[in-house]
Amino acid sequence: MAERFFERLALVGIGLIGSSIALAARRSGAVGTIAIATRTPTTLARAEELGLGDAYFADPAEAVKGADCVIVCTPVGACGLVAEAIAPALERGAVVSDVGSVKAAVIRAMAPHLPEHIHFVPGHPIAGTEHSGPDAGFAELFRNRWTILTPAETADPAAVERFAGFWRSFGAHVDTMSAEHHDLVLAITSHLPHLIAYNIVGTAADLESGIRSEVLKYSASGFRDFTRIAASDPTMWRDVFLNNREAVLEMLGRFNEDLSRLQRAIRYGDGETLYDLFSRTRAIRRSIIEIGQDTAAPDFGRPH
Ligand SMILES: NC(=O)C1=CN([C@@H]2O[C@H](COP(=O)(O)OP(=O)(O)OC[C@H]3O[C@@H](n4cnc5c(N)ncnc54)[C@H](O)[C@@H]3O)[C@@H](O)[C@H]2O)C=CC1
Ligand SMILES: O=C(O)C(=O)Cc1ccc(O)cc1
Repeated sequence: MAERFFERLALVGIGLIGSSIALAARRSGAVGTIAIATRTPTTLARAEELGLGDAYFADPAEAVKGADCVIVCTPVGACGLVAEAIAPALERGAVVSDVGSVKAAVIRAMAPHLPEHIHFVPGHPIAGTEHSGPDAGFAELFRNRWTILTPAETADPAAVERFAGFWRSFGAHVDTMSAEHHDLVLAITSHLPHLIAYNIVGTAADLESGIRSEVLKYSASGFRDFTRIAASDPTMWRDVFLNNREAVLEMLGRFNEDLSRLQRAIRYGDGETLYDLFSRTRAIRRSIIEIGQDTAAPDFGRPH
């Protein structure tokens, strides 16, 4: 018999991540009932059509009433406003979390609004696709992927463990770390790759029209992979860069230095520098595959 971790789960925001949590929680039996709130009426209606929850609300404060677990699944920039709106309606002892790709700024925005009588356990599933909205979700999204939790040191260990168990019931692996450490690591593994993808596709799009059509016609898999990432939701990614500013700028500085070194190697015909780097990076790719963390094909064969 599957373990039930919470009686009532409230999801505020029902896009890719919110709908995937709803489907995964339903399937694993991790929760009794699911309440859903989201800002856009057509999205809420679509969530209902898809049968993602048991109750639907335009007002997030109504949705969290009676919920012992609340997860904010909106873009990072909206988390503070949502926390403010739901705070007076939160149940004593509820676990309150989020799924934002940035942690320190989300905690700064949410924590001041949250009452003392709840357990705040911020989270981030390192799993996603370039698709968004309630139709994009699927129950398998979190299987064999990491979910990182970033509770304060003073958080109740039992509440953190209960919430970790909820994520594990989706097949996720769970790690706990500080929000600052999370933001630094994710800046290089996720945020910078997205920035590079947006930039290279933008550079190609700005070429003179003759060359531009050739780029699309002959786009090899390398460029196509960048276009997949660069198709990711503009609101979500704008918020990521505005809210993880310091860490992204730190990694971007290092990246620019390394790129300049490659530029110089090409200019001066320094094949050894190029070969050494490419050999090192090939070994990194192979070690990632060996430990089963290859996320290079994250659309899981879904018909998008
Ligand atoms: N897309 C991805 O691959 C991943 C995204 N995340 C994080 O998950 C969060 C949600 O991302 P997605 O599900 O991809 O986005 P999405 O665009 O698919 O869904 C966002 C949802 O939030 C709702 N929303 C926006 N502002 C709102 C507000 N003020 N009040 C209530 N609802 C509001 C929208 O109507 C929509 O239902 C973001 O913080 C993102 O950083 C985390 C892991 C992966
Ligand atoms: O689609 C991809 O390649 C991703 O990188 C998905 C993703 C996007 C944002 C996150 O915070 C975590 C995972």
